[in-house]
Amino acid sequence: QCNLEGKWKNELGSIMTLSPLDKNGFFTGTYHTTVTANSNLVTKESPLMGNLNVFTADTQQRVFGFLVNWTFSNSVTSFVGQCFVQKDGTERLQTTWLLRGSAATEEDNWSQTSHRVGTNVFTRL
Ligand SMILES: O=C(O)CCCC[C@@H]1SC[C@H]2[C@@H]1NC(=O)N2C(=O)OCc1ccccc1
Repeated sequence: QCNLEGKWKNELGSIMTLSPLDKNGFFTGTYHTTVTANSNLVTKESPLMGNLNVFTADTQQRVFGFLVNWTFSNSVTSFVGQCFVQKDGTERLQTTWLLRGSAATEEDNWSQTSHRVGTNVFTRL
């Protein structure tokens, strides 16, 4: 269990589809969100790439990270997380994300509007 491959959804209803992992734990995928910061943005699928930690012998506690490259805005979101298997066998991806938008100037670079942090939980679709 806790094989990352397949379809996942989070509490916002976004759908993430992850490819099989290669022997180094690398994977690709797509992220489909319906959440837009401004209404005139049409959300489309965005590509992602990620990597599972393959160096630990503990196959049930592996951590991972991935980066979503938003196709409809000049921004990226990195997710880091871990998969947990519940008592009833269901799997949950507990993640923390960091969103980076573009800043007009280096002075603006510190501004809260260009980066945000949060958490998301994903369950199998
Ligand atoms: O579906 C989920 O699970 C979570 C929601 C993810 C929505 C992402 S956040 C970046 C991009 C996408 N929607 C949107 O309006 N974006 C956008 O406008 O980015 C520009 C931006 C950058 C930084 C701060 C605000 C907006």
